[in-house]
Amino acid sequence: MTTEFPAPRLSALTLPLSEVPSAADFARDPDVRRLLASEDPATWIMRGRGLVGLGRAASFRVRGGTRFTSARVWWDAVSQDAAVMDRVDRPGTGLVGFGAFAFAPSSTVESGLMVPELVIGTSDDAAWLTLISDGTAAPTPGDVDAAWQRLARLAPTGAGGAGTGRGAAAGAAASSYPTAVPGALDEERWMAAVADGVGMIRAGELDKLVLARDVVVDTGEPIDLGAVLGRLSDRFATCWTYCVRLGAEHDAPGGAGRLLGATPEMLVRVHRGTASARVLAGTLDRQDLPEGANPEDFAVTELGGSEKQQREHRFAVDSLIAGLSPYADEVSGGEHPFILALPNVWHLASDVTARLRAGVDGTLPSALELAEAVHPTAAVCGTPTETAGAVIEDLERMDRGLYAGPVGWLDGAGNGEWGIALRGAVQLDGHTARVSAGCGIVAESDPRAELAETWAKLRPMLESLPAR
Ligand SMILES: C=C(O[C@H]1C=CC=C(C(=O)O)[C@@H]1O)C(=O)O
Repeated sequence: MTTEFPAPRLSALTLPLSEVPSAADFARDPDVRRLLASEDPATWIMRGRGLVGLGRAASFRVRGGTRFTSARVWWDAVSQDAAVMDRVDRPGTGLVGFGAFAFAPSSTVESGLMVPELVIGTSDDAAWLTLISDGTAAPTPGDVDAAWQRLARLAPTGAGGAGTGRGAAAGAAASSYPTAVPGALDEERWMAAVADGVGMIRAGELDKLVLARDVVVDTGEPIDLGAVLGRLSDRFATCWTYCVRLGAEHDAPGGAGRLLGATPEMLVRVHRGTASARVLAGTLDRQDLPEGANPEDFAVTELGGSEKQQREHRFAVDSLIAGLSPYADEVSGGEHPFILALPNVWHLASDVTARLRAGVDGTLPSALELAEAVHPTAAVCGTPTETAGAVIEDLERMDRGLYAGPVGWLDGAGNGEWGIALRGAVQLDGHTARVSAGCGIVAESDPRAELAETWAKLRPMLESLPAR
């Protein structure tokens, strides 16, 4: 089912930031985290670089098994019809959309794309503004300036808060976190589901399964989105802080709500014909570090040295490579996982790169096409994929919605970055959020240890929400 169709006619103008007079203050410190106090931002941020979208020029929402294809058809039509003047010309300039896709084809939750009115982009060596308007009248530099003045709310530099000037509350994790009420399954029933999954794996029905659970948090006060995103992006510097709202402000259930979080896992990125991914599977909770032990040594021994964790990781890498290979001349990486240290956990990680091959029509696959091709990897589903998907539906007893689906951005040239929506939440209303986390299950998995691991993965989001 599709809403908000057909594709609108859009016009876009991208200018270097230096050419927008009213953005001069931002240009002195072009850290996109300073924009998080703006109303309803769409974000894709790592270390203060990335994309922030403000306002809304167009959106597309869809449900079901054809959600990716429908979104691609819509996006192709929008980008082909758009009148684009791009003075910067790099991934993330010109026409840009943000999007999120439900984990499962059976989900009743909407997937889709949204096109902001103003996109602010920064990379290590460039900064730009793109104004996107509905209609054929080409935006002028004066329109970009006016849109910045209307939409951007800039936190001052040097007012505290991890150097990004959003005030002390933004930088620090909340000292305590709000009460989390079990969602679909309480802890005992979820552990029983894990035990069932282990039984099926031991019986040879499948090799690996990722089982997730959800908790619902009522913060008791309005969620300050800018502060939450600020905490996430400051604390999880090596993760991508994402935020996207596809539908109306608070339209759950059935609507998508607002999806936000900080994911360490890159499903697939395409920049100018090269695809890359960061595959994660295998986890160690930092709270398990014995007193006096060296953290790096502990991670290397417990994670790197564990046959169980390595195998769990290998399934995820293999599934990514299998999904990517038909689109690539060459795929490299993934032979020697490394340890990724995050503030809450260590992960086994593999970076994979692919040189993309043109299809029969002579064009390279787009980031969204590849996201569809590789989703769901065994980092969030299992092996074999279809069996695991069916077992997940059976055992989890919940609709994952946007959790563990692709989230990210795309441009009109086929570039884009799609992370996996992990370590995040769906904001259900002004003060309530649904937070989900899951674990890879193999034959040796212990339900109680897996439950503890879900808490380690829930913590980043819970600690970033205001406590009652
Ligand atoms: C499914 C999640 O994590 C995945 C990513 C990294 C490590 C994982 C693990 O060790 O089980 C999971 O595969 C989650 O955070 O909800």
